[in-house]
Amino acid sequence: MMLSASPSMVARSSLEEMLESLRRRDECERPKDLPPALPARPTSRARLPSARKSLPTDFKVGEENGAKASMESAEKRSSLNGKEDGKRKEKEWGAKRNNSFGSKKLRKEQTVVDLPYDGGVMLDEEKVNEVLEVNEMKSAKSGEVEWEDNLGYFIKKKLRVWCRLEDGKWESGMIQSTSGDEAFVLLSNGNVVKVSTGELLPANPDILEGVDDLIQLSYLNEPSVLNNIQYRYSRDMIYSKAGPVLIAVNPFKAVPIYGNKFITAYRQKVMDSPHVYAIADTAYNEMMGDGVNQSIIISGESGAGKTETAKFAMQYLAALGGGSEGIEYEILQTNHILEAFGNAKTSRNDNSSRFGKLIEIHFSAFGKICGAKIQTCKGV
Ligand SMILES: Nc1ncnc2c1ncn2[C@@H]1O[C@H](COP(=O)(O)OP(=O)(O)OP(=O)(O)O)[C@@H](O)[C@H]1O
Repeated sequence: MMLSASPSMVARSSLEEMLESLRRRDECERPKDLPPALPARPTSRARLPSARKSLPTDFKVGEENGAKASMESAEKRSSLNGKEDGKRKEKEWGAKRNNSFGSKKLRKEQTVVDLPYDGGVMLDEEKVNEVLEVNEMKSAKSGEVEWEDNLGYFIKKKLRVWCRLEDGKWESGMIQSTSGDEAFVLLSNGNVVKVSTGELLPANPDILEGVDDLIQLSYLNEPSVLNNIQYRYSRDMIYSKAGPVLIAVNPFKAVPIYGNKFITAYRQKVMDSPHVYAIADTAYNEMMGDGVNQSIIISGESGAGKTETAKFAMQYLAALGGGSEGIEYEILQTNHILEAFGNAKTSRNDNSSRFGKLIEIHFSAFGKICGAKIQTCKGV
């Protein structure tokens, strides 16, 4: 399911602008003497997974300094996990990266709750070099050389690749050898398979596994994107970003990432991991800052979680724009009425909305909710 918040009138999407600026920067920074290039891919550089974190479960509302409290909690957790070195290495990695790319700074370092994943990948120099090397190769002659021409480099460096098997599934492995158009690949389960080189795609370095934002991946191919989303989902991180778009995967279970504590955390920018609250927060801030109407578009197949996600977005906006009159409470209650009349059980969803809806929430100049308008339309 995809969500994106955007001003009503945009000539060019921010994703396009971001890609364009990255493309221009790559042009300027292109090094001269480099190993063979990889195939044409989106030109974004690999970035440090700046927010390798899980949602805090012990976040305290009303802390004088929420960020400080959460950072302390993060440090404590980190040390309990026996990963004391992780933060230091990550800082070193950040410093190394800043050196490599001049003025580039890690995003919002001071406000990020910097928790490593349980069992997450710690950073070491070898992995850092691997990422840098991949990116240098990419920017060397992006688009001029075919991926098949670089298989030798992947064999030599023992880099991981994705391999599409006969049943259509992607498996990761390492190329052992090639012969003509065929390659022998050692899969992670220990099996060696013979596949056509056309069924191989480059895999991202381990260090990039589970990044918050898909644009941080060095290779944006199908298996890499799916693997990243699955990696996060299996750790109850149901939200990921793809630039300005939020990807939500229905957990079909209660995940403890909603409610007042988390609303406060996103409001205070103590947390910035991908979340529908962050989308609603951006929309609210843009509206207040620029005085421009904002839209949050939620799309996905039946049962993907659109209705639930819309409710969470409304919950966040109600918390932000709630006033003394309690109108936000009335707006939230409309969901029950709409569902009572318009929902039905289907083979895909026990509580399927059999209609589409456009919910307008009106705010006063002071950012307080002053009204709402809900339009429904018949589903197909
Ligand atoms: N974030 C979530 N956390 C927990 N459960 C969820 C979440 N999102 C969705 N679900 C579960 O999935 C079910 C289906 O979600 P929902 O009704 O929002 O889907 P939908 O995309 O609106 O489907 P339809 O198009 O058929 O109306 C919900 O009833 C709920 O049980």
